[in-house]
Parts: sequence; C-alpha cells; structure tokens
Amino acid sequence: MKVSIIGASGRVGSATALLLAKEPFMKDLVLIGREHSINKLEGLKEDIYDALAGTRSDANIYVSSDENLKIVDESDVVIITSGVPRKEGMSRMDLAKINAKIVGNYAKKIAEICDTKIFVITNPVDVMTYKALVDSKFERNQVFGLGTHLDSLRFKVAIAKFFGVHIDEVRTRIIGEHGDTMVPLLSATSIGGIPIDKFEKFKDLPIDEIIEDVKTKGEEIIRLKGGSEFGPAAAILNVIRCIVNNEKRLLTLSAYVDGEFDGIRDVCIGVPVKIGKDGVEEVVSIELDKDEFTAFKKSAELIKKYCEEVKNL
Ligand SMILES: NC(=O)c1ccc[n+]([C@@H]2O[C@H](COP(=O)([O-])OP(=O)(O)OC[C@H]3O[C@@H](n4cnc5c(N)ncnc54)[C@H](O)[C@@H]3O)[C@@H](O)[C@H]2O)c1
Repeated sequence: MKVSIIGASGRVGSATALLLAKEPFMKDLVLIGREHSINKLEGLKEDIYDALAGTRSDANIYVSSDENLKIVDESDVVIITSGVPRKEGMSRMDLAKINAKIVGNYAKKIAEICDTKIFVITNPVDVMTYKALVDSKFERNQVFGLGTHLDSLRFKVAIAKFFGVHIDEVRTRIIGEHGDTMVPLLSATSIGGIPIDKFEKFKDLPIDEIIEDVKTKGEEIIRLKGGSEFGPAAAILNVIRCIVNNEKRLLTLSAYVDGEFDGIRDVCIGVPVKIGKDGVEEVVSIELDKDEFTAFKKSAELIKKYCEEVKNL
C-alpha cells in the first residue's frame, strides 16, 4: 500500500507516519511538507527507520517538498494534516477560511495528479472535508475526514470506565460536528450487545459531564502538552486498516451526506459510514431518536453555513 501524508512535519502527521510505517501492509510511505520542513522530515524518516528494526515492516519511506506533489501519484490514500492552529482572538470561521485555502489547494493539485482517496484531518475537519471534495471534484466515496471517530473512541473509553467493563464490550458513536455541536447517540450504545439503558447503573451515568469532557479533551491536551498526536494517529490508523483490508467496518467519519438523514444534504458531517477498499462505500442511514435528530440537524446547519462561506475561496 502507498500512503502519502501532507503536513507530515506536524504532530499528528509525524505520529501517524510512525504508526503506519510499522504496519506490515505499508510498502511506500511518503512524507510531504513545505520546503523549510524538509530537514525535519529527513530526520523523521531516519528516526522511523530506526523504529522499524525489529518489526515486521519493510516500508520504504520517501520525503518530498509540497512543490513536487507528483510524488503522490499512485497513492491509495493521501492524508492531509496541514493547517494553522487557532490562535487567540481568531474565530472558528477565520480558521476555517485560512485552512480551507491550504486544504483546497492541495486537494485540487492531488486530483490533477492521480485518482486516489483523500483523508482530511485538518480542522475544522467537517468543513475541510467538504472543501477537499469540492476542489478535487472527486466522487463522494473518495473524500472523507476523521470527523467524530476520535470523539466516539473517547466516549467509548468513558463509558467502559464508568461501567467497569472491557473497552471492547462497548459499542457507541458520536455523530455531527467534530466540535461543540457533536451528538452522542445513546440510542446506538450497547455494552456486550445489551442496550445501555437496560443497565441498572445507566440512571447514574453522568452523560452531560462525559460529553463535556469529550468536547474539551482536545483543548485539554493542547493545554497540557501542546497538542494531541497519538490519539488522532491511532484513529487514522484504524481507518487506513479498514481500507487496506477492505474491512467494511462502520466507523463515524466526516462524509458527504445527500438526504440519508431526512432531508439533510450538501454538507460533510460525522455519520456512520461503511469503510472498505473504495473509501466511504456507504453512508449508513439510521433512525435517530427525536432529540438526537434535532441536535444533529442543528449541527449540520452550522457546518453548512461554514461550508458555503469557504466553498468558493
Ligand atoms: N479531526 C481530528 O480529530 C483532529 C485531531 C487532532 C488534530 N486535528 C487537526 O489536525 C491538524 C494538524 O494538527 P497538528 O497538531 O499536527 O498541527 P501542527 O501545527 O503540529 O502541524 C501542522 C502542519 O501543517 C503545516 N502547515 C502550517 N501552515 C501551513 C501552510 N500555510 N501551508 C501548508 N502547510 C502548513 C505545518 O508545517 C505542519 O506540518 C490541525 O488542523 C488540527 O486541528 C484534527
């Protein structure tokens, strides 16, 4: 498998590079950054090669400037993690506009070089996924974002801890925006296959507190150590594994919706999707509780407003 990472000199890009390089399926891994990051990327490459000794991986790692994007040719997936972080005084919309230009520009160039899949990580991820889809003009299955996959994993851990069960026993998901308006789906949450509300302890579940923790986890990690990297990188690896093994797992990623959820159209948002070798092979339409749907609709409307603002930048 060939995977290219644009923005590989950053935290998430470099942690993802290490995790991917260690996988036996990885044949060619391309680390791409701006010209001034080349030395850092060369260092990252050597460091990762050291880490591979003793693993079953025999990946080839290449480094390239984003001025020579032709190197992404024949990639199975191109991951985009490039973007500026939000600075003090900067609104979400300001950030969306700056990063949309970066992501849109890369998406357009990638599409001129090859027919591939684009996996967007840059925040605000739902808006950036939409921008990459519009500017690449790829089919909707080919462009997707990390969405609420990491939020869903965080939610799963919190539930497992509260009920004192192994993490694998919990099935759950958060849909909607990767941000303040995310929607936890208690109606789609089970432990050991048993709906969560059938448990005696359910009535004591501090759901508002847990959701607040999930929403603020990213900021908390930024405050404590400058930014998250291992969590997002592991979540990215999950998705790449599904693609390479054609697993058809149902993950919650940012994908283009076109009416699968009662009239919500023309927006990229965190929804259950079936992931396989072709990327998003299906946006899985499910029945939501009334309150969940109302919250999801509100989330979609908010993202859509942002998408419209950045569409023609
Ligand atoms: N969706 C998620 O769940 C999730 C989780 C974590 C991080 N993120 C997002 O992923 C992105 C990367 O995070 P990070 O911690 O690696 O950030 P980082 O600042 O460490 O890295 C950002 C990368 O973007 C590059 N970059 C910055 N400005 C650029 C420009 N003008 N043109 C091209 N490249 C540019 C940098 O050189 C660097 O390689 C951020 O947008 C972050 O918010 C998303």
